[in-house]
Amino acid sequence: MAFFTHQVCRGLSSSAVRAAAIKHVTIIGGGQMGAGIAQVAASTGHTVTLVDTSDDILKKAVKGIEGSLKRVVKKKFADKPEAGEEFIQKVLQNVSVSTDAGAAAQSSDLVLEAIVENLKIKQDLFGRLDKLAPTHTIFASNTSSLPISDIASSTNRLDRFGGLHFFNPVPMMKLVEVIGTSATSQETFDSLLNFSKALGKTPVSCKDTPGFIVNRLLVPYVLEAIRLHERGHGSKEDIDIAMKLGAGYPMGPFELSDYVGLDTMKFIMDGWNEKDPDNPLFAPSEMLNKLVAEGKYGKKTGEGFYKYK
Ligand SMILES: CCCCCCCCCCCCCC(=O)CC(=O)SCCNC(=O)CCNC(=O)[C@H](O)C(C)(C)COP(=O)(O)OP(=O)(O)OC[C@H]1O[C@@H](n2cnc3c(N)ncnc32)[C@H](O)[C@@H]1OP(=O)(O)O
Ligand SMILES: NC(=O)C1=CN([C@@H]2O[C@H](COP(=O)(O)OP(=O)(O)OC[C@H]3O[C@@H](n4cnc5c(N)ncnc54)[C@H](O)[C@@H]3O)[C@@H](O)[C@H]2O)C=CC1
Repeated sequence: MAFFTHQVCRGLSSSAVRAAAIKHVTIIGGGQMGAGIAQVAASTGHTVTLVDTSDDILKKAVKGIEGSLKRVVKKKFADKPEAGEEFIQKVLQNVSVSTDAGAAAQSSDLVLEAIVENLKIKQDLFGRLDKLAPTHTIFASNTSSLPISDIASSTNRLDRFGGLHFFNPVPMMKLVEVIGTSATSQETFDSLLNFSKALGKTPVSCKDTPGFIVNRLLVPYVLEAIRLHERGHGSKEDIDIAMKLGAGYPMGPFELSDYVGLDTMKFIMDGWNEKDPDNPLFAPSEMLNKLVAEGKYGKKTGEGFYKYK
């Protein structure tokens, strides 16, 4: 069980104020997480370049940011709709889009990826950008489940590489897990902590251990729910109601799975199964595999465990 060795979290540093400030951010991946992070960074005065593989995806991402900003503004500027509209325009001006990650990285203090949960693809991306980004640029990953040190290994900037793990939906969730590997410098770690605070989030400090803090606890919980349902011991509806009304969670495990995305869930589960093949919790789930094979990824495709159309 070396994969799940217990380690202690790194403490918040008193030297945090000396770390270099992050002003311009390149975010790679304009899906639910990347778009959410771009929104929050732009809303807090950072300039952001959002990168994805096509103009259509980027158009959809910006539309999503605008929609989410409208929800934020409705509350924040309830009595001043004109000021709200002004705020939205100002935030959108802070966001530019590009399909050229290399060009975007050249003027960035931070390159943060939120692309597909696949180690090889993340390594390829950072390996390429390492040759193009300025020396001072910090690289970070929003991975849910992959070791940060494995992703960083494709670069020559191990001291300027860390994890910044946001939560979905990013505009609403207050937490950011800041992950330092054994090679991450204190200065880099402090910059990432300060950046999280500048976004208005509450950072917690984590070691590079499987699932960091939240997913180390959340993944077994969600998987147990799926196993319980697969054994025929509860309908997904009853399990969701039970966890909402009995444990006070805002969403039940099946609703949460659909919200996160079943494709991402499958990447996580397959990756952990590969690393810990004797653990029955991570054995393939027929139900999950079937839904993903049918393109039913959850809320983002209109169907997963539940239908959303
Ligand atoms: C199947 C096999 C599985 C294998 C692996 C297992 C994996 C296990 C899981 C881990 C996967 C990896 C994920 C990860 O790395 C980390 C995560 O992010 S985990 C997910 C964490 N998130 C949650 O737990 C979300 C829980 N839900 C909520 O907090 C609420 O339900 C939510 C805020 C989403 C919505 O609130 P709700 O009251 O239900 O609905 P409303 O629509 O009324 O919204 C309330 C309020 O919030 C505003 N709002 C909501 N979303 C947004 C948005 N995107 N932008 C702006 N504003 C938003 C909305 O406008 C409402 O405002 P009011 O003023 O109150 O009207
Ligand atoms: N969905 C969730 O609740 C959470 C996900 N994460 C992590 O964030 C990352 C992204 O997840 P989501 O936003 O949910 O995925 P998503 O599927 O919504 O978005 C991923 C985006 O990345 C783009 N992309 C893929 N490869 C790319 C490349 N090489 N270059 C540029 N863009 C590329 C895709 O076109 C897509 O728009 C994953 O690592 C995931 O584990 C972290 C926290 C929560």
